[in-house]
Amino acid sequence: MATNSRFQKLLFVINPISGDVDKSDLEEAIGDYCQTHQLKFKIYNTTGEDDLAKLKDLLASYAPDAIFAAGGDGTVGLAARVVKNSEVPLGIIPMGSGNGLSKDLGIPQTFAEALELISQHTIKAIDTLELNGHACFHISDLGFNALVVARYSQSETRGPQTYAFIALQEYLDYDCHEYRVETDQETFEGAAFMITITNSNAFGSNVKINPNGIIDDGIFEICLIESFPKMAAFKIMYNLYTETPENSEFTRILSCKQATINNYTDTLAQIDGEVVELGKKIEIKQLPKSLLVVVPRE
Ligand SMILES: Nc1ncnc2c1ncn2[C@@H]1O[C@H](COP(=O)(O)OP(=O)(O)OP(=O)(O)O)[C@@H](O)[C@H]1O
Repeated sequence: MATNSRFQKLLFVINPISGDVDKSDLEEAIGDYCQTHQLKFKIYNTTGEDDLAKLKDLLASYAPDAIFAAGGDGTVGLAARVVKNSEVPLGIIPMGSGNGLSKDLGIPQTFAEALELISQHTIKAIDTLELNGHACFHISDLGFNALVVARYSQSETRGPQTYAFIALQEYLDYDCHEYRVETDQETFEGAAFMITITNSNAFGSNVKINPNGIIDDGIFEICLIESFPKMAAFKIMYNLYTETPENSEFTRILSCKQATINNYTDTLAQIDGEVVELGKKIEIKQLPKSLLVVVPRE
């Protein structure tokens, strides 16, 4: 289902540190846009402390027609948690290092074009996930990538080069962990390099881990990269970049509506770029059409 609507009152959530992107002109540009289009607006700058509770209060007291998040996937996830299961749609102004959800939703990656969605858009209801009660709006994973994200989040530098450098360092002596994945359709048990849980298609890096995923079909995917010989890494990466993960003998995609993952030796996970300890048993629940998003008209 998709609908159109005209916004009159907006709340912008800006993350001043996301993606190492200079945002000094952002507030002025938003002000100019809203003045030109005769829109009321408020800006909330995130601090990294207690933002969720403060934004929930603002949603109730200011009652915007939509919230636009200017930041990376973490900021988008924050704003999404504020409006999930409500009638208020979420817009995205991509300003992080990866911007994965915005890319999967077809949102323009330039500031000016993304802002234009305020006037020209469609509103779409998408499915979201919960992992042991933690909301996930784009991609979560266990195993190798979660470890890299954990190290990246502690790094003093940011950006794709830092991420790639950490990934290479960790890859050289990474040992796969053992998992049991039970879905409403099938079971996998064994060692995996990483397990990705998503409704969407691609990481912010454009690696298409789940090329056939549909974000509003009531089904999500568990993408397994099983334990593989180190020499197979380039072939797996090639298959992921060329949207043919099914051509690798080490990758497998389980489509389902519900799943439980027993995580025997590894408790680290990343959810939309944030590092979370989920424990040894992870219950994954899908919430169909639980988030309204502002997307380009087809
Ligand atoms: N004012 C602030 N100072 C320091 N940290 C902040 C501030 N505001 C938000 N944060 C932190 O920023 C993180 C979210 O960043 P976000 O994911 O939006 O950007 P990114 O990591 O650069 O981009 P991407 O997720 O696309 O790689 C959260 O961990 C949050 O706590």
